[in-house]
Amino acid sequence: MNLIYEINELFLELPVGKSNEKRSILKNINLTIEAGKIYTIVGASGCGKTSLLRILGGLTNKSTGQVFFQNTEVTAPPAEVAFVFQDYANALLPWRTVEKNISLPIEDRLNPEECAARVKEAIRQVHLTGREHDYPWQLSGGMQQRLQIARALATKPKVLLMDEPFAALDAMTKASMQDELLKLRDETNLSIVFITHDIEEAIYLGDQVSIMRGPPGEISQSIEISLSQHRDQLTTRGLPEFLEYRKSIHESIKVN
Ligand SMILES: Nc1ncnc2c1ncn2[C@@H]1O[C@H](COP(=O)(O)OP(=O)(O)OP(=O)(O)O)[C@@H](O)[C@H]1O
Repeated sequence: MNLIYEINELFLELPVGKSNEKRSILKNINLTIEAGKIYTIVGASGCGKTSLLRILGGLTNKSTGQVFFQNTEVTAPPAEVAFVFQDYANALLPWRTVEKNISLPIEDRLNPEECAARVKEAIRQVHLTGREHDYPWQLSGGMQQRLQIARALATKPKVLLMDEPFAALDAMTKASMQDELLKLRDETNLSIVFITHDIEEAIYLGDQVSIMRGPPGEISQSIEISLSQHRDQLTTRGLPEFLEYRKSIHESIKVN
């Protein structure tokens, strides 16, 4: 087993307003993340999903507990971890072209040839070839989200932390983005932590679905998804096992 993250007894408290009073945000989170697997997290609004993702990405400091990324305690954003946010329009720079948005995180640390090769590869991976010189506002919503993913991929991450990345997309674009993400994982062996409100999306993409309840946020249940690695929008979603997962996750969330 190639362990990427290990999270033990994680707690988070954050200040209420400007006072010294603290609010409990996350409570006793335990989670392990292996290479090449997709971990989806579902839970009600405000239960702490984004807060957990921010701790994994080193953007928020935990209060107590342990968060290890490749055996090193996370105290700052690890270089091999990249975020993809729901709000692609705000995440992209409108004055930079597709290729210049993708080169942004790597242009200062790679020589121009290496940088150009990485950009080209990332554009190929997300099927934006031919749109290199467009600006983000000249792309469709799905293309803009693929651009954000390409920018993350150009850094050659081991982990993608994705916060409701497809929530703003129409149903057909969302389905094709889900399939592209599965292909990308197969191609790159990335680990992906994926937050969603969509239970079917969580099952379709996930090797493991974690259900959060709160506040304070805690993982009430983690379910291994033993569907075949090869997933298909029509057949997988119609399988009796898929419908059984959907029913039991719905029921768990209701009980929460
Ligand atoms: N910087 C902060 N300071 C204080 N409290 C915060 C801060 N960031 C988030 N919180 C609180 O943490 C709790 C969990 O928020 P979080 O955004 O993690 O939930 P979420 O499950 O991702 O919600 P949603 O599904 O609506 O995006 C909320 O009560 C929120 O007000």
